Amino acid sequence: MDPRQNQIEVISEPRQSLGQISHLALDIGGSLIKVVYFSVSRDDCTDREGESSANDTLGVFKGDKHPILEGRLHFAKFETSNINDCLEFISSRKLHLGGFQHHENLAKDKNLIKATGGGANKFAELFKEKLGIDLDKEDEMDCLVAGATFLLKAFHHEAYTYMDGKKHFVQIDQSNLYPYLLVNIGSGVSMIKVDGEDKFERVSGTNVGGGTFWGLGRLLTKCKSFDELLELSHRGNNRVIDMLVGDINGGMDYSKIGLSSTTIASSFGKAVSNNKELEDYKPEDIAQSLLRMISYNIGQISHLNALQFGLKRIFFGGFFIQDQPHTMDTISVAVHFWSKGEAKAMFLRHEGFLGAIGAYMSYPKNKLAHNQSMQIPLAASYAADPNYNPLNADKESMECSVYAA
Ligand SMILES: Nc1ncnc2c1ncn2[C@@H]1O[C@H](COP(=O)(O)OP(=O)(O)O)[C@@H](O)[C@H]1O
Ligand SMILES: CC(C)(COP(=O)(O)O)[C@@H](O)C(=O)NCCC(=O)O
Repeated sequence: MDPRQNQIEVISEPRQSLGQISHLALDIGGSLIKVVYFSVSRDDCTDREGESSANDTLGVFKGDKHPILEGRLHFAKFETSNINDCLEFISSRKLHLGGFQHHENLAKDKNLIKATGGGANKFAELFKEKLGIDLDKEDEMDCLVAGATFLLKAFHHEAYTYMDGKKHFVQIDQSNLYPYLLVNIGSGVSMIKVDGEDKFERVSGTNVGGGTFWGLGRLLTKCKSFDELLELSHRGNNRVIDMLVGDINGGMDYSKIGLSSTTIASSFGKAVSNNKELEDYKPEDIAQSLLRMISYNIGQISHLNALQFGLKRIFFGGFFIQDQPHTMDTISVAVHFWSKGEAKAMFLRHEGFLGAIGAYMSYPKNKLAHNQSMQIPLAASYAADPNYNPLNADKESMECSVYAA
């Protein structure tokens, strides 16, 4: 059976046959399992005899710009409720064995895979039983911050603002990255004040997050999948259900307190006033109203936290965002409105993979890859293809070179 048949979405279908795999890492969340792995397309360490050996990693190449390895970082996700699809994906591609058919060292090596998210505890036994691997648990907040910091430092086109339907990529000055607020919108929401590489604090959170949108949305619209709910929300008109300032104010703005007539005064507010039942509303209108309600609320709480800690930049991650125009638009409007234009909402291209990338980055420096023939110095820096154009590129995988630190 094709292992991909049952997979809800593999956004990392390799464009070329997989080379040697190094370091698989997982983020097993309340809703989704995120998988990250690196496949090598060129391994200069082994090409350059005399210059490197299996135990020689950092500082091997004299030139500043010469990559040690070239390859691709791959990304895939699965619904946590379909964890068997994820196990099958890993097993069929031998990702836990470095992509090889036979793994001579399996017997003598403890096969440790870095994993984060609550599921790294919950499903540890299952991974052991089905794949013979031990999950080496990393703290979720550590991984989120490490993942975001890595992406913001390694890739020039990772962060963008979203306004009036347009993405504007933001060049992040590495020497001026901190402080920032990281808001991860997964099933629930975590807000983390990041002051430096290893200096951060989870300052707030809210239980009204992505799981709330999906859970309430499923009950209210009867839709069968998250993508269907999102698709519905695109076609909807929230004004049918939301009570706008203009509805209350005879069509006029409430200028004295800065509210336009089109501002939502009360999410779902019209549903109490016109004797309609649930079935009288279109599912698409409900979906859009719900999406705007939750996105706005998160944007507002994020702003309040940024304000409290004097932070001007807020980066949003987590799979709730999933590149969705209404979601990003609503969050951006909330942050812009409440901060009077002082703070900026920014989104990350690999928004849902922060934790998994952080787990990937947590393999110890110079640790041997599973096939024992290759090392990646994780203190090294990764860099994207210089020709990489974020507007053309997909999020399935990305060219990645590894340089000596
Ligand atoms: N295919 C999907 N199935 C379920 N939820 C999805 C899906 N795609 C996006 N989501 C949204 O992403 C959220 C989960 O985001 P994620 O960052 O993966 O968090 P977690 O780590 O809690 O699983 C869900 O609550 C939902 O809003
Ligand atoms: C418990 C969690 C860190 C788990 O992360 P998740 O799987 O939602 O990505 C997150 O759901 C959360 O921060 N919830 C909000 C809890 C609160 O602060 O009220």
